[in-house]
Amino acid sequence: MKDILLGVNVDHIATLRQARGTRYPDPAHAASVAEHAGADGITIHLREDRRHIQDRDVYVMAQTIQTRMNLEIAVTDEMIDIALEVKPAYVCLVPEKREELTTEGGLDVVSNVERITSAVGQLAKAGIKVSLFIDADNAQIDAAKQTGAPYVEIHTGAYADAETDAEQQIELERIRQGVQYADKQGIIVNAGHGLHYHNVKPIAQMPEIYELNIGHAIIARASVDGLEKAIRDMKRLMIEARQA
Ligand SMILES: CC(=O)[C@@H](O)[C@H](O)COP(=O)(O)O
Ligand SMILES: NCC(=O)COP(=O)(O)O
Repeated sequence: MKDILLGVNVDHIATLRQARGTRYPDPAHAASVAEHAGADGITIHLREDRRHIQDRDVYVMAQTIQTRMNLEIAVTDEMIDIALEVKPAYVCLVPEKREELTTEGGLDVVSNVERITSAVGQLAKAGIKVSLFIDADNAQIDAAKQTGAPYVEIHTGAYADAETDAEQQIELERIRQGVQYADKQGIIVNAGHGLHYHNVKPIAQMPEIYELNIGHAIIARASVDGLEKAIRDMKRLMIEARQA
């Protein structure tokens, strides 16, 4: 069975730095440690409000990342211009609301097909592989296919936030269905948001999933166990799940 890859999101290393306006900790350094610990890629979310990752981080990591950068951005001219300048290996187009604590839902591709198709085309022309961060919804998956984006990232937030086992099972089956449907459309399927050490296995077990992007839980565990161990532990859980 295919291995499943881990993209480590280092946004919340930057959250700690922004809390005091210091120069430490540096997400670029954390990205290097993460790669040495086995991360298959580095994800960073340059938010419009710059609450964590700063423009400087993007330009520095474009020079220092040894694996590949997955740059998450909103579908705005400002962010697309930055992506076209930096030319990361991957761009993941995500929804953003200024008042949100964290990403709440998936991108509404159905209602914005033209705009997103144009963005996908601009980025693809620059050699960037584009992913769309969407809910496990067949209409959104069909619309993603229509835009020409080669990847989707299925939003696992509702699964992660489920308050009961029954609700979590419903969300897990919703994700499973969406992952299988997207795979059948010939789309490469990633997943992420809210995954942690106690909920990752059922998602990692899905054979159609190419990569998981995980950040908050890894950085939180790293604050106690260290980043290298936090990443090795997460990768081990993902591999165990895939081999089960
Ligand atoms: C799109 C996504 O799921 C991640 O980028 C997540 O948004 C992490 O960043 P925040 O914690 O700032 O939402
Ligand atoms: N796209 C998901 C991501 O990059 C990390 O999300 P989280 O693990 O910080 O919730």
